[in-house]
Amino acid sequence: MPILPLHLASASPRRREILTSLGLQFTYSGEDLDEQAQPGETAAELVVRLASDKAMAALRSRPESLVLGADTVVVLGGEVFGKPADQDEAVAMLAALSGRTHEVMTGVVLVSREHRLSALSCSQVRFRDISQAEAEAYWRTGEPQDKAGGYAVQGLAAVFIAELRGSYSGVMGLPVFETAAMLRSAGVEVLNQ
Ligand SMILES: Cc1cn([C@H]2C[C@H](O)[C@@H](COP(=O)(O)OP(=O)(O)OP(=O)(O)O)O2)c(=O)[nH]c1=O
Repeated sequence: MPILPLHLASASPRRREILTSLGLQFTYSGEDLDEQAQPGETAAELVVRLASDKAMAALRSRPESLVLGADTVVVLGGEVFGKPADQDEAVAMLAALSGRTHEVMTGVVLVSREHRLSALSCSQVRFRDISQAEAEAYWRTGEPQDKAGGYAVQGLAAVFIAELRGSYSGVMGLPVFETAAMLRSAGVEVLNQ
């Protein structure tokens, strides 16, 4: 069976960067969805459902493709942090994360007419104490604006991260191990093209 063209159902530059770094060629599109949790839905269920919704939405307009969707949230003691709406929310998120360990969950779903594969990446991230002045200065760098939890592991937030257990690429928005394994199941080899 011929290998289908790969499409990334995401507007996230980080996801594009990671997929490009694997040496893959793909098209991409942002899918505009309601990202609210449903009543009773856990964070793990939410990220996999949203990853699937994004992938299915993109598959509808290109049915002859292999489509990858992903979604990332930060979870602290049962509370789910998406992208901060403004400076106040971003500073409040960092105040909550300060000196504590939180989880970052990324759901990834790969679909085609023939395939439906999904994975969940969970990582634990421990932040050092962060002062209000640092949180405000961090906001001014422009980094927190479009990131779940209001921070970027791949950016200046690294100065806050005392420990990371799990998947660095998963925290960044696209877990390479899980993604490559799913692609392989669908006939796309990362290191053997
Ligand atoms: C925690 C964290 C998140 N992020 C980013 C990855 C995602 O782009 C974003 C989480 O928001 P998402 O809603 O998962 O994705 P998105 O809206 O950016 O893109 P799309 O819905 O089109 O796929 O946060 C980082 O870049 N670094 C980090 O350390």
